[in-house]
Amino acid sequence: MKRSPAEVLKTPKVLKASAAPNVSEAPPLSEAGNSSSSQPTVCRRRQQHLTLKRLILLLALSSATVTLLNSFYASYQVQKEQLIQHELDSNFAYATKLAATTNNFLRSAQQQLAYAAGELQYRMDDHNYLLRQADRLRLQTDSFNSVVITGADGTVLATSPNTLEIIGEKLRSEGAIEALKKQIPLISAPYISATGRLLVVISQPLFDRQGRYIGYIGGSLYLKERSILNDMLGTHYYEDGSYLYVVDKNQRLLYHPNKSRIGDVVTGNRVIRQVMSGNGGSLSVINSEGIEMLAGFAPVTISHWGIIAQRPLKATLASLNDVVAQVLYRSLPITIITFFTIWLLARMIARPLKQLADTARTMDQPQTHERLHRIRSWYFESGELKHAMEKGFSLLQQQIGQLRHAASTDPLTGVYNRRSLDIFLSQLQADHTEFTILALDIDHFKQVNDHFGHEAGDKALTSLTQKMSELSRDGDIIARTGGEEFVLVLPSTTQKQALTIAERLRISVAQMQINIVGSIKVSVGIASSRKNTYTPKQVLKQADQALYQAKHRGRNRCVVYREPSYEKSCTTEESRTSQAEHNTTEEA
Ligand SMILES: Nc1nc2c(ncn2[C@@H]2O[C@H](COP(=O)(O)OP(=O)(O)OP(=O)(O)O)[C@@H](O)[C@H]2O)c(=O)[nH]1
Repeated sequence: MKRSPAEVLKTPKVLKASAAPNVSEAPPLSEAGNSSSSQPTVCRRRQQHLTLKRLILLLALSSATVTLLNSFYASYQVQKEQLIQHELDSNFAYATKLAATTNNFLRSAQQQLAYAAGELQYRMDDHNYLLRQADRLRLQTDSFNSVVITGADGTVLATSPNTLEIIGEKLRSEGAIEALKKQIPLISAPYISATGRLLVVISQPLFDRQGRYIGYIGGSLYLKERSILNDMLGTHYYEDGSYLYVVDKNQRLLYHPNKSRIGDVVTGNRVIRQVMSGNGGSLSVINSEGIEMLAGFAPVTISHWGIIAQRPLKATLASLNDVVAQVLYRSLPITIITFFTIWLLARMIARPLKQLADTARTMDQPQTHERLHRIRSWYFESGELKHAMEKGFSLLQQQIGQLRHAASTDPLTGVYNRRSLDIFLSQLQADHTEFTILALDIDHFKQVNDHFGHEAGDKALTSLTQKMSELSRDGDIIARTGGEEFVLVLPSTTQKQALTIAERLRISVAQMQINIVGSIKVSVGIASSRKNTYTPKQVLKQADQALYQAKHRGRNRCVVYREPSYEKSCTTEESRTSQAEHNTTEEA
């Protein structure tokens, strides 16, 4: 498809040219800026990774993640503290309840012994009665593992069960000595009995009618065997590591799920210290095995014992891990939706800016305006940026247009310069368009300058190009190739047609009246590409040779270039032309 000079050179017809030949061979603005050094290229590659979308995503996702983790952590901490507090309160309540039960049991046991002591004072010499009373006390309520009735010197008078076989023996155990010595109602410290058992004894002194001390009646509780005390406490043992233990006022273990520890004295335990000072409460402590425990404790006031119920912290918090897993699981859909929304918003925010940035790289291209116009800048900043870029683009295009025009045209006459001519001819050659060139030169122009001055000479030059423009068609191109030398390119024009046009031009120029200068005359050399047999460069040279011939043969004439082998026909052509020139001269 043939293209007009305006299309080829991106400019309208010759004299009205406002834009330059295509200068697309110049590098784009952005590339031109990068070619000088490799440092900006490295920087740019790094920047390509740091896109706005990624930065927004990074910022938003990290904020969301931190917020999420923070709320998880805060909620975990709150729930953990609540669970711990709840466990401490539960253990305290539990220890308090058990302490009250133990207290009641011990009081009731003392009352039973006191009642029996009242009965016994009248019949201490009745051995069978003593045995019956001992059996009744042991069997009636199941309060004691064994019952012993002694005389004032500690000699055993009766026992239940009768199998103890210590009747008649004098008791030497700690509990017996203390009871005999103090002669008051007592709950003993744990000690090893005459039968080799670890036990505590609840005793009641016996007095006769005159108030003389006659011995004591004691009910024992075995600590390492089944007893009402063990039954009461042992049923509350949990398998998750929770347990309770009882200490007496000497910090000796009276009850512990690990029976081997019963009788041990525990020192350095904060909970025991607290409960021994008569306080109830709760504490977080490390037990003898190094396990962190949540302990509740309460004193048994009647015996100065302490009951401690505790549960491992780990067991308490075990449920919390399930809760956290549940929370995570349930919040997953919202988290995914949130992250997706963040991604979508980041994309929407970054998109116009990315498009504007991409467009900024091609600001030197005319289609950029259309691309810029299509960008949806939906929020204020991007809108402002787009607006500024549109303004900048218009300015840039205007300046590019001016630069192109300046680079492609002759400043005096406004016609194309030699460079534009070469581009245009190359394009014709590439399009396989046949063309003819008229090479024009003003005759004796030096004399014009000499006689009328340089300014008048300039006027003659512009008048000539105007005339050339008037007589040329759309698609022809006029270029100034030297001081007073011009070229008129006629695409798709035969040599014969070109000769007619050249003649018309020569005569018109000669008829022109130029201010100050008067008339001028031109010589014209004509050469054709002849179906692209010759390159533009060769055709230009041939036109120049024909022009030289025109000058040589007297000027003010048109000469068609002929190959040396066609000398004859060339002469014929020239003769005709010379005749025309002669006629014209005469008319002028
Ligand atoms: N006014 C003006 N004169 C120019 C310009 N460019 C070149 N000239 C003059 O054009 C003249 C060309 O002179 P020559 O090359 O001797 O040719 P000529 O006098 O036209 O003689 P022929 O071409 O042989 O007929 C010189 O005097 C240049 O100074 C220009 O832009 N303006």
